[in-house]
Amino acid sequence: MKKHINVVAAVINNDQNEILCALRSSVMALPNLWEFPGGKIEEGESHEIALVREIQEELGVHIKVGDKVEDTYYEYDTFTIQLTSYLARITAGDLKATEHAELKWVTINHLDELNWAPADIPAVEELKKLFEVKKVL
Ligand SMILES: Nc1nc2c([nH]c(=O)n2[C@H]2C[C@H](O)[C@@H](COP(=O)(O)OP(=O)(O)OP(=O)(O)O)O2)c(=O)[nH]1
Repeated sequence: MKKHINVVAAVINNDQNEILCALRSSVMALPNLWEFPGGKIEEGESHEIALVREIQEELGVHIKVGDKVEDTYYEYDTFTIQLTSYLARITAGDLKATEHAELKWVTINHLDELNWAPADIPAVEELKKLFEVKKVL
């Protein structure tokens, strides 16, 4: 049976209506694909605690976690994933890519141009809908 992982991801947005997108490096699993930064939930952690911890580790900033964007199950060749994404805002610190190859602020209408990890596609689609309905991002 394939290994299953539970992952949380942050859709970090800013005052310029942009979303922070992160490029997985060539040495990471799913290399050279774009994702929303985050990582695996550890034993006993809530989604919020896990996400705050992962973003601090990966990007060196503190975030405030907001509404859920999407909850997606996806089967990769070698593992399965439950990926839950949340809106988030940076509340402290300076962004630094400690693990990713690149970080980029992207407006909603340009999200489609990135080569996303397959499990992230439903979140990207949901964001486009959210943006049209609420005009919040
Ligand atoms: N962080 C993140 N991972 C994603 C996304 N979409 C997606 O398929 N994944 C996959 C890639 C990885 O196989 C897995 C997350 O692993 P990771 O390596 O980022 O998490 P981690 O920091 O907890 O890992 P570890 O090196 O500590 O074991 O989920 C996404 O949007 N964000």
